[in-house]
Amino acid sequence: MSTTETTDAESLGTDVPTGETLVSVRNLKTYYEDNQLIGGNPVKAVDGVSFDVKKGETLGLVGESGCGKTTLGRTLMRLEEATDGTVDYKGLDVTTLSGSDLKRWRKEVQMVFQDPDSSLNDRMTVGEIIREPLDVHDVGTMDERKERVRELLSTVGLQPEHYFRYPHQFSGGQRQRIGIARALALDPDFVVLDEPVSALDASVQAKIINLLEDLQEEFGLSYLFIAHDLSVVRHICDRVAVMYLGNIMEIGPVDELFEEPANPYTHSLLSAIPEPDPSAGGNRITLRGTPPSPRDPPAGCPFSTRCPAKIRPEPYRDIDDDVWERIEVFREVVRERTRMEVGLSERAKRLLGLEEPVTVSDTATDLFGDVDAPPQVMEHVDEAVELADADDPEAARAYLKDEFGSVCDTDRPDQHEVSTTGRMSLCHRHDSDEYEEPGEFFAGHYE
Ligand SMILES: Nc1ncnc2c1ncn2[C@@H]1O[C@H](COP(=O)(O)OP(=O)(O)OP(=O)(O)O)[C@@H](O)[C@H]1O
Repeated sequence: MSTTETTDAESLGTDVPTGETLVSVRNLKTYYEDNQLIGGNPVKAVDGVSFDVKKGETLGLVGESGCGKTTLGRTLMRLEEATDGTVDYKGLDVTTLSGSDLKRWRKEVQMVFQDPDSSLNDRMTVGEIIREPLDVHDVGTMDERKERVRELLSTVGLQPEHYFRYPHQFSGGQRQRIGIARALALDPDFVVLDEPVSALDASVQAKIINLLEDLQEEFGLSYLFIAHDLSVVRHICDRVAVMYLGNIMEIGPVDELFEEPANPYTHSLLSAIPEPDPSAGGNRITLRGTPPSPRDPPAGCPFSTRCPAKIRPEPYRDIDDDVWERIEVFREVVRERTRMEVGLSERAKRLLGLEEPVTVSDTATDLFGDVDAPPQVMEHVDEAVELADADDPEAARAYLKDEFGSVCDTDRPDQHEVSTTGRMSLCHRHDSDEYEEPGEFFAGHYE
């Protein structure tokens, strides 16, 4: 948590011109400490992200399930406590706000949730649900509040007579309209939309997206739009941030990022959707395994354990991609062997698609038995097998890291500016001319 004491909330209520920075997030971290696991590692759900949201824009936030999107959105709303970093809103660090300043700020920011079923209280009428924020903040007289609710019902495409109905009497799309009306009640500037259309049918999705776009235009709203559907993001967002394991891997203007991704993770995500990433050539990039646990993220680049474009040490730069892939799988198996909470056999089976539990030695045979790996590779694999079979998987892991590891395994990458539009990408391949850029790498390896 920042130690900056900011009690001057005068900037709240002022208007930020369109295109100027409204929210500025710096090195934000949200860790969940698990009380049952005293001494265990915290879950690093958000692990040091920085970005701005400009007045009137929609910033998309995408990434695989569990990468920290919801936690980030909730931390911006102060529904979770930040572990470190700052969130400046109109120049005011909101991570330190309290008392009446906090209450004033809460009027300006709102969140719309994914599931309109569970986010609306079924025992309250629609009118009461939408009115509640007005009641809490003591806005105007009761008559004025009711009038405001009627106005909001019409703004989101519902009828005045819906005031006295209950949420369960509405369809999913209508319930999401109720959630949106409630979020708009206090006339916010910034709205976090957490997968607002994911639970809805495709035809309804389009209508809600159109409504959100109209409302943005009418009220000059700024959105953080959390989504896993990349086509929705492309349609609605001005810029997009791609998240992986609590980090923003790439952030920039949406068309540019979709057409010419800079980061290997963005390449991989785009390659997985039906319209393949043109720069990835004809072959889809298939990501191996699942993301590592946010309790035990990699020491170097967060994406290093799965990155198809990982930098190889000099002697191995030109070896066959298939052999390299097998070395990486082998390292993953040995790495898992060193983890207490996941059994080797279970994990190895998953990685290799095998039926029976295997030892490190069996794994090596399965992986390298039928490929023509260079002798120098096999020499190191055999050495690691010996260490692992001597019951020292940690030494095997360290040995393999020394031999096959690179800067991607050891050093956390910096954000690099990768275009004139201020697009940023977190990848060691941008560090120096010594390395091929990710785009060149994929063009060469995935034609
Ligand atoms: N209250 C909590 N306590 C402990 N861990 C949590 C808590 N909430 C989330 N996590 C963990 O933090 C990580 C990030 O979760 P989060 O829900 O933010 O991801 P997400 O990208 O929004 O995923 P999804 O798309 O599935 O909603 C996950 O590993 C999750 O298990």
